[in-house]
Amino acid sequence: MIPVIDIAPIFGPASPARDRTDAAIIEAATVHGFMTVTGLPEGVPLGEAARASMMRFFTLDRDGRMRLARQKYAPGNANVYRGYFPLKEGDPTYKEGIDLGPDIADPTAIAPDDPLREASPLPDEADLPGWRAEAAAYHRAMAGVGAALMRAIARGLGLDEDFFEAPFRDGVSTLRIIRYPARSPEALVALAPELVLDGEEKRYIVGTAHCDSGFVTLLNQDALGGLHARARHGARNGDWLDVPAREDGLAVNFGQLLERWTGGRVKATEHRVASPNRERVSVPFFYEPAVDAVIRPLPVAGAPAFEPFAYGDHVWSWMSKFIEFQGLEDKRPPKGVAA
Ligand SMILES: O=C(O)CCC(=O)C(=O)O
Ligand SMILES: [Fe+2]
Repeated sequence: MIPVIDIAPIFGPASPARDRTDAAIIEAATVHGFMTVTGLPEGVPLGEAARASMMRFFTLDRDGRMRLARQKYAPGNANVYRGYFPLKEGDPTYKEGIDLGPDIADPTAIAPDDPLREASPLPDEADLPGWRAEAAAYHRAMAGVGAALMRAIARGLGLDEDFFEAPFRDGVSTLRIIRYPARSPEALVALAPELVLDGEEKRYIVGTAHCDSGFVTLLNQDALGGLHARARHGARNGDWLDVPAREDGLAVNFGQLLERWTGGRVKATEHRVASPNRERVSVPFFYEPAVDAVIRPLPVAGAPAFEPFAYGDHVWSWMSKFIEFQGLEDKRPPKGVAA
């Protein structure tokens, strides 16, 4: 079972309840690799209302979306990392979406010399009135939840709670807005996507198994559910576990960066998406440090040694494994770590 943790205490001062919550988060990170969190502060956008607001993006017509597409899909566009990615017919992962960086909430986050810090292309205000402000507010709210989790993880690992503060200053967190449309009956036959049974219901794999690259991912999942996490312990080790949808919370998984940073103590968990052949939407937020944050072994007893690396180099090389980013490898040479 994926643990459900009421994290309200981590938004408050030190207390026994906060200590217990920190411990529960670390247990989720090290044992289960996944958790659902509830108890978010008033004002954090959640559930259907938050999804509906972000999904207004898909009311743009195809031209409107393609104007925001990454250069890979629209060669005249300057953006290579942020922006829209269209559906890819014939691919097992059947989704379209847009990636938005921290500049939507803070325009000073842009840096012209690094594609990881390029400007996020945004729809014209007249085409989607109020949407930019809603997306900025969503990015800010999730960054706040990510920061609270980051401090809880630091405490739970036996570090100073401010330990990750500096690397996350100028973080490049990504808000992704995803839509998995239903496939046509012909496409279902032609592609024969992997089928799983959820009770009586047939579901197709529309998002293939992967781990996320960042620190933690905060996900507003469609009420249809369908997120599966690979169990890593117990009688069901290796099986796919359902991550039930919660309108009052967020699904949280731990990413490859946190796995590397903790020398493998925290494990990035594999997950996939199974959907009935109906439209499914999802809004993940990838909480990420600064591009030039240097990741070194943690100052805790028994932390395994590894070669320090810069987050930007990590994410760029990891990213090229994902279908929506392939072909970009040479757009950003590794920058390395100053001696
Ligand atoms: O659609 C979902 O619920 C999961 C999406 C996901 O895993 C991702 O974008 O990394
Ligand atoms: Fe993911």
